[in-house]
Amino acid sequence: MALVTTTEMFKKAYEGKYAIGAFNINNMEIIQGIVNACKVKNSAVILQVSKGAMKYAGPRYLKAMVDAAVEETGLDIALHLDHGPDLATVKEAIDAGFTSVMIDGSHLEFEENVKITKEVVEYAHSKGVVVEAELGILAGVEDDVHAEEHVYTDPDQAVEFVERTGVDSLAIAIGTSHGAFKFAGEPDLKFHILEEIQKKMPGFPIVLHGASAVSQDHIAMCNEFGGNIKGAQGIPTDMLRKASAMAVCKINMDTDIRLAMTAAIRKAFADKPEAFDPRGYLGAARNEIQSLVEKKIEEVLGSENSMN
Ligand SMILES: O=C(CO)COP(=O)(O)O
Ligand SMILES: O=C[C@H](O)COP(=O)(O)O
Ligand SMILES: [Zn+2]
Ligand SMILES: [Zn+2]
Repeated sequence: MALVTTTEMFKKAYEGKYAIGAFNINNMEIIQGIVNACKVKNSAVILQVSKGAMKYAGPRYLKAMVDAAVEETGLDIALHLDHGPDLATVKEAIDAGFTSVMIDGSHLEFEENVKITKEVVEYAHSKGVVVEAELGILAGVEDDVHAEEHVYTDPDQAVEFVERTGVDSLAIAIGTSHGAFKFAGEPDLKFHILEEIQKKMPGFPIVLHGASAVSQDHIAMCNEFGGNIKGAQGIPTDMLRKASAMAVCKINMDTDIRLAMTAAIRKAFADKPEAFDPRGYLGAARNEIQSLVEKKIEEVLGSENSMN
């Protein structure tokens, strides 16, 4: 049993009109909550690690736990670097045993983005690792970069970018954004851009970042037990399901995991103020993450039984 790349996963997902969930991991309970859900649903999954997560937990600790998850579950799991900022970080992830990396040159000029992506593709492919890149800019905060406005992906540029870089999948901007505050008014995604890209590059896997749905139940639960989160809004579930039936093969979710975990821990503290065993509240968080991911597989991804 070993980690896999996303090549086969994406091929099956494209043909089967579903998407694979890519969930950010930072510790053991998050990993276990996610893979327990995938085991129940018999679903392949991508576990992804940001530069911040590498710094927090250490890539080797995370890799070792993900290896254990593969052994325990027998599932197809890819370990992916999320928003790799440069070749050095990509190399660090590949050296640690990641099977997939993202190079995020979306904030660079087009030619610079092509250049850095090509370099990463060359290095990663020589190690048997697949590469995701990004074209277009998501509004909002992303690590230390902040963008006021969406810069939607241009479909013709997307074709040129993929041809020139040899990248394996592409993240595009159609109106999603990172974090819990995605829309001030009505949610709006530019599906015509996705459609056009799909028409121009049939069979090529597209990635959707910033795709958390931001459960109002979890927001309410956080706020009921001492939190203060106002005006949070995510991507409606039906829009995500629509995208996953199109060329979108990978849907990134982190905020939803954070909210589930925080809601469960806040409730556990409030329910038992006398308790101080971390297994109590971290166990509650793990269970909440598991239910969340099971629901995602059913309602958003459609990846149930993708292991068959
Ligand atoms: O895109 C993401 C990670 O790369 C996560 O997006 P969310 O903030 O919507 O969960
Ligand atoms: O896109 C970013 C992910 O949500 C990861 O966030 P992070 O960089 O705070 O770990
Ligand atoms: Zn980006
Ligand atoms: Zn992202």
